[in-house]
Amino acid sequence: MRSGVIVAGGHSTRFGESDKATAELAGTPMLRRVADRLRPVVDELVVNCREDQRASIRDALAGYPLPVRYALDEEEDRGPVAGIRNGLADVEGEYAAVVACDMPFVQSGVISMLFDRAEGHDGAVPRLDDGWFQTTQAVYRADAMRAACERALAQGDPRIVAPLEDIEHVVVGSEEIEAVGSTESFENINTREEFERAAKQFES
Ligand SMILES: Nc1nc2c(ncn2[C@@H]2O[C@H](COP(=O)(O)OP(=O)(O)OP(=O)(O)O)[C@@H](O)[C@H]2O)c(=O)[nH]1
Ligand SMILES: [Mg+2]
Repeated sequence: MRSGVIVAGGHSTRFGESDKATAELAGTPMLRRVADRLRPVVDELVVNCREDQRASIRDALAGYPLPVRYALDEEEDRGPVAGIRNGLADVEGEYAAVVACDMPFVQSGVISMLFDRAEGHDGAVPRLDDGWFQTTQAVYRADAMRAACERALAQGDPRIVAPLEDIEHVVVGSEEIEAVGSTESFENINTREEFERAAKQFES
């Protein structure tokens, strides 16, 4: 079984008043777009968020055709590493695709390829030409990555790449991404301006 984890526990401060996770992007909540892109390639979905987000995220996922569970943050503002840990703690699959709620362009084909590449390893993590690891659009062996996140948090290391130093993962470059899709899959939305631009892309 393959699991999907959507990390959504941030406060969207660059976005403004509302929660970007459930903001309507060209008529569909952004998190729902991510969930819909995951649907063909996973068997279950775990959403990591805060308690106060749960009702609106549940509405956004109404009628979703796969089992959905909510992995709530006990402590807020511990960052994306805590979100990944909390989401992975609740999955049933050996491997899980972790995707941030603000990556509405995520491509099913990219996720499927990452699952294949992760097989036999602790994960498959994209690293694009800018040199950054895309830790919030990656596939992990759930137990190994959860434990690595735990250790990084216990050591007080908030870097998103800290847990990677502790797992045996495959690095997936842009050529491999482009063989099955495109690097547009990794675009993420932080501001209203980026959100409006993305809405136009979905409408066109
Ligand atoms: N559980 C949890 N997830 C987080 C936290 N901070 C960020 N995230 C998630 O990590 C992903 C990328 O984070 P950001 O783009 O910084 O999102 P954000 O923190 O909500 O937005 P900003 O306040 O503008 O930084 C998003 O899916 C967030 O929901 C956190 O403290 N806890
Ligand atoms: Mg943030």
